[in-house]
Amino acid sequence: ADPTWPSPNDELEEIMYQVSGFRGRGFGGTVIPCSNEASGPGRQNAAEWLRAAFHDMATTTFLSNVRAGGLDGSLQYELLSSDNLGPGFNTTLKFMADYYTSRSGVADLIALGVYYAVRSCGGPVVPVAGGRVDALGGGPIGVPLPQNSAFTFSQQFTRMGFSTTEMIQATACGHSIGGVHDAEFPEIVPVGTTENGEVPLDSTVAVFDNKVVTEYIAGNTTNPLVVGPSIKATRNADFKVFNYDSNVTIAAMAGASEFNSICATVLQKLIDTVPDGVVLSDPIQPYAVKPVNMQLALNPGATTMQLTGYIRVRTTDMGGDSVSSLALNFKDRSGGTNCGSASCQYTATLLGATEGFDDSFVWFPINAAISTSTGISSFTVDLNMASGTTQSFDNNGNSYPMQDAVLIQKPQSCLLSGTLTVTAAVRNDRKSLPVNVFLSYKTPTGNANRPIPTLKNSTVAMTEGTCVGGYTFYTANYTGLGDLAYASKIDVISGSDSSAFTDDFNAASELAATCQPFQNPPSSLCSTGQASTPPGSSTSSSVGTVSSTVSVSITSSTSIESSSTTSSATVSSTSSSAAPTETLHHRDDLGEYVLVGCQKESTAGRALSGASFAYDSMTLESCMSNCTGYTYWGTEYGRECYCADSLDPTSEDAPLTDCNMVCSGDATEYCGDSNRLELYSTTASQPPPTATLAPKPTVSAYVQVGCYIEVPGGRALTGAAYPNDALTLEICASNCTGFTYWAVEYGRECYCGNTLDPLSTPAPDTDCQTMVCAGNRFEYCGAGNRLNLYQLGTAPSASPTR
Ligand code: HEM
Repeated sequence: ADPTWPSPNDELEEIMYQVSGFRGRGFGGTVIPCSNEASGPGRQNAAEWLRAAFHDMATTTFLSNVRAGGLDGSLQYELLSSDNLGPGFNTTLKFMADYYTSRSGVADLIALGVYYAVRSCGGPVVPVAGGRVDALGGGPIGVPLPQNSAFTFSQQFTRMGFSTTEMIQATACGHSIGGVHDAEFPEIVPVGTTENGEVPLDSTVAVFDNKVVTEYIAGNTTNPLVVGPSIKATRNADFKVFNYDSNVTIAAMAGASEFNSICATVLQKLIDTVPDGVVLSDPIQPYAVKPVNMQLALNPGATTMQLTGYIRVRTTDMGGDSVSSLALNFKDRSGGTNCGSASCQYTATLLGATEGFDDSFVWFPINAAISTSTGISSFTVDLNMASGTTQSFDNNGNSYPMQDAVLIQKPQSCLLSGTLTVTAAVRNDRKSLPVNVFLSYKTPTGNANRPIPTLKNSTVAMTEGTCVGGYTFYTANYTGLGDLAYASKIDVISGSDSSAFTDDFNAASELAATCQPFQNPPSSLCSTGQASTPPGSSTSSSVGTVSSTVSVSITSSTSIESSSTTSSATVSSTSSSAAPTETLHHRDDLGEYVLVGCQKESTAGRALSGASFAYDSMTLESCMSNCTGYTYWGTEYGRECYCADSLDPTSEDAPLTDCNMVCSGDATEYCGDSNRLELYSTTASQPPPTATLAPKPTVSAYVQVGCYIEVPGGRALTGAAYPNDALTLEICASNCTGFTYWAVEYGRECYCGNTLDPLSTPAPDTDCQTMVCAGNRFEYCGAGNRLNLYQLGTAPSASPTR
């Protein structure tokens, strides 16, 4: 059956199935394709991910039916252990760190990594459950080492709770991809004997297949853990393992389908090996119909709230074009069908498509006004099929639940330089209950060998502010959240325990840098209970107008209206004529920019490809400020913002009427439409760019030393390497925290080290002023074979330690 929504696995489900396309989560970034060597030549990241899962799990002990350790993310504390030679564990965790949240723990991500790695390499589906619990520290050592005896291997796997048959199976499955590296295992692969430092474990280094078995059985294997120098060095581990039961188990894996089904089972056991007390969920399945990012927020005027988000529909078994539209049927606050002045039904048309490894999905954007007086408690979904039939989904009989008791107001919330302001609207019938923000935020460890940041949380009581109709605003502030503040997740909670309502897991990255005032707060109609809120008869439901004949005097609370402390307005009108304060219209000019018009997206890539932003509080002003210094910027699809210095030539003009989607953060402005940009460009007199391309003498705690030449055939800095297609000096500095030196090279490479190789010699500064950083066109990032070198807090004149 379809999973029931919401589920604690919702975040993992997205990461698992939204592999690419619209709202693709990008978790496969370095492991798709399987041959991806994102961390250097001869290092397949997919193989690194699979090995990382084994090493995390392998330190478990299963004694007298009691299990300690297992797949618990303890690897993050064990990177300096002799068990974990090589950079692959660090690069694996570093990549996964961005996905680490309160709902996607490190251990669950490592487990998902096995699914991704194996599937990306063409192997079977390994079912993944959620619910692992991350360890708080490292475990004992105990990963099998190639020099161990066959008997020791069997004992180590017994300790893990694996039979000797499973030992052989797991090792064969693991060793289907990747290889042995000279840097870590020179006794097995003598340094300099290979082109890229790696000898593959079978003839198909980047395919998850049975070759590791068939070549072993046929006697023509080149697996360095079976043949070659490992024999004399007694490190021929795969021979010792495969031969343990005189090849019985390994022979039974020779068939391709047998290999795949055995591997699916034994790798599932590997990732489901968890400490006692941890209860795993059922394997995560993709929803047939899933609400994603559903958000309610009071609209300006507070007579309606806007329901935004998406419905994702799984089309794996029916083809992407088989659903022509989708209707949401709302239930009002008390479960009935009184939707006040608004309709109880909303129809959405198709927006985009997403692919998983084995699934496909299409998306329907939701942007519906709901009357605040009647509210919403749930909805059901009807899929209108191209065939003319309708398929109804009601969340397994539960309807899809929504609560309108507490809403985060993203336009009135903001995040700037580690300072977060959260504003929530709480229904007035719940005003006697406490209102809190629960913040989950990340703090870097500051240790290059601990790449997973620490996840912290904090609960803060919110302060009551202005009453707007049937709701009251509450705010809270956090400061000092640091560099990773944008990665925070915000819950706003009304009440406690069983009476609590929560608007949860809101991404701080969706907030703008400045909080916007709430537009057109209603007049004196602050109602005490939801039932007594008058229906929208005296107040126009159209956004941006106040039509009642009253004097308005609002005392603002601190952050809701940041620009003034007290604002008052007198609006007089007859009962029929509204007095608009600001109405929905195209803005002809803004700051130094003028409206070019409505522009079609380009047919190849983006019309504006310099930088992009997307958040639910999008306004023209915030996009303009995001794009400072660029010649062009434009908003699209209500919540997207793009900047560039040139417009892609394949982008064409469109009628201005095409751009009729309201900005998600300002109901009086237009922000393009689907595939349409509301395009602005600089006026004839170009504003001076705020940033210029120039060398940067200091970057965080580091000082620029100069331009250095790479070591012939080697590296000047050998501590760590972080290639990055969005590289900036700041990113490299943060990657290399803890190291004495770091340097950028060739626009996208970042190297760290505590010493500089003596063979690296200075070059003229101008050598390092030819290539800009891949992620910042105002910064220089070395050149081919040239390092732009920085040193920890030392005067630029100091000569480097070698
Ligand atoms: C007796 C058991 C095992 C021993 C002694 C062993 C040993 C090794 C060694 C020495 C390497 C070379 C690493 C390098 O040079 O980067 C390696 C690679 C690898 N191992 Fe194992 N292993 C064992 C079991 C497993 C298991 C159970 C799995 C997973 C199911 C696994 C997955 C991998 C993978 C994917 C690689 C390739 C890594 C890469 O290319 O970066 N191994 N193993």
